[in-house]
Amino acid sequence: MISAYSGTAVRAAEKPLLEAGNGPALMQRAAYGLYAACARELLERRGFLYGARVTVLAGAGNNGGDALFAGARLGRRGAAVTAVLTSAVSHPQALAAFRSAGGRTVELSSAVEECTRLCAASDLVIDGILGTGGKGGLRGPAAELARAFAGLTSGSNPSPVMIACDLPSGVDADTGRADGVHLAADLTVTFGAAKTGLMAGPGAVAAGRIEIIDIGLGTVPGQAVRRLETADLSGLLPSPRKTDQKYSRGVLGIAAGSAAYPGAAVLATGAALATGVGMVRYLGPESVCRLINTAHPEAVCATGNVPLAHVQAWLAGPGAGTDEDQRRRALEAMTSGLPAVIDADAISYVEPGLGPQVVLTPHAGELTALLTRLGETVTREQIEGDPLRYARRAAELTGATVLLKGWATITASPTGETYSQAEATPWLAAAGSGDTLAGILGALLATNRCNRDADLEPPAGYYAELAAAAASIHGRAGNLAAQAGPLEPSALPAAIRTVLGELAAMREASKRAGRRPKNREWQSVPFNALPRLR
Ligand SMILES: NC(=O)C1=CN([C@@H]2O[C@H](COP(=O)(O)OP(=O)(O)OC[C@H]3O[C@@H](n4cnc5c(N)ncnc54)[C@H](O)[C@@H]3O)[C@@H](O)[C@H]2O)[C@@H](O)CC1
Ligand SMILES: Nc1ncnc2c1ncn2[C@@H]1O[C@H](COP(=O)(O)OP(=O)(O)O)[C@@H](O)[C@H]1O
Ligand SMILES: [K+]
Repeated sequence: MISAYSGTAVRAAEKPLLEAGNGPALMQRAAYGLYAACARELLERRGFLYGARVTVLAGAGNNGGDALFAGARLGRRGAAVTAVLTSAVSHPQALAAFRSAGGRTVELSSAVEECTRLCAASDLVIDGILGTGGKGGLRGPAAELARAFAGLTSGSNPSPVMIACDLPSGVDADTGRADGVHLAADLTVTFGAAKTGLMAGPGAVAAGRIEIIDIGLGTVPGQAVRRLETADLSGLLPSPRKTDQKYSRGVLGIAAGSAAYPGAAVLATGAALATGVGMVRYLGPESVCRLINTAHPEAVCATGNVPLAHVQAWLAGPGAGTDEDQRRRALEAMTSGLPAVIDADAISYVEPGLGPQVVLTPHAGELTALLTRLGETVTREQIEGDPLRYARRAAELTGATVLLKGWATITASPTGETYSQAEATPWLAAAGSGDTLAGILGALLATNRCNRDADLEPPAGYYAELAAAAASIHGRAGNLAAQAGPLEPSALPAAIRTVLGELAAMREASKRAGRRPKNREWQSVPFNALPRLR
């Protein structure tokens, strides 16, 4: 599990160490971690470090200091390092170290064009303009450089490897907003703890891969945004027990599809079956029942009512259109007290007063309509710019758990627990892909319901975690399916099976070896390799 904290919280955790005089040592650790990542990327991608052309974009603050110290280390290993100083002042010790390692410096204000060309012709660019102290987007010559650089490196031009120091400059460390000009990275090397701004919205898009360097901050205060890793998924994917029968494994009720949009119900059913339920009970029009049974003979289809169906969880909404019976079923599912995925058209029937067991799964457009109807006027662009804020707001207003889809999918519980999953591929942006996500989540709700004592209240954030697991499986399946060419959502159920099969094999292997699966995918530099504190 990765826990990300706001820049403000990380700075608060640093404070006692800085007061104890450990500031320079912390910076050495950060710089060493950054250097190690840069050296590895150069060796992996270019095959050489000696003679590699490295440009360090260095701002006025400590972020620039980290980047210059890392650049100095690369210079001592034979890289040709140049620092573009984006401000009239630079971290003095870091600048001195950089120069004494043979680094050349250029002042950006007098040579924006030259510096842009220098960046574009580099093997590696380190973005150390702004870190957690950055306010708003890049300004002045730094903004000009960022814009021109994006133009030069777009299309088929070969691009340097971009590594962000702590976070991409111009991104807000607390929220992931990027209201002005910002840089984007292939890899962000972040210090102390991941920053919330790397997990959501434009910040998540700009961050690229993320690596965390443990610089020894200890506990960071405040609520984390969490991200599930591979090993976390195992516990959320129940396997059948020896004593199980189909009803005890979990029955998912699906009230989706309509005469106008039957396909959504087929996709959701296929995804739920691939995720592994004891049974799918489908409720909907006869024409859709026939279609579902052609594709999935095992689904039990009827035209009946929600209160009479014996299930452990509901999924309502995909492809429901204006079908009045499906609308009634969705409303009954929402208020049944059972876990329920409320997706697509059914989101437009949501009223406040739901519980966390109801998981709303809007995309930004559907969330715009929901929030506006609930009195919080907002645009789609605002939601896309700050998805953490609006997913949390929707959870607060409705009392439900909210899964907001996107490049990084955010899930938020009404009590504030928040997750962000970014395994997805943009190939998943295709009609029908959301229906499969709803099917996966429905299946996880039904099977996990059977695995828990139904009389016991689950812990706060439980449904947000399950929703995050569904987003993760969906993203992994999307990536797998996209390897075979442009993704068709109907290919997702087979990919879901493969992903779950691989996860189960991993779980079995670690069980046999008597250890928990390794769960720190984001950390590459071992802590004991870092420079010591005083
Ligand atoms: N404090 C510490 O102990 C550690 C800090 N570290 C690094 O320090 C960074 C934070 O350092 P700072 O607090 O110096 O902050 P930054 O390095 O983010 O920069 C702040 C400076 O930039 C200026 N500035 C802010 N917004 C601007 C904008 N939009 N355009 C132009 N200039 C702007 C500010 O006036 C200030 O001079 C972290 O991101 C991390 O990289 C690491 O060295 C680890 C240890
Ligand atoms: N640019 C993107 N990158 C990664 N995943 C995306 C992107 N755009 C959409 N997705 C994912 O694709 C799915 C689309 O869902 P949705 O818009 O509800 O589709 P539909 O309703 O047509 O089935 C979501 O899981 C979303 O997170
Ligand atoms: K930066």
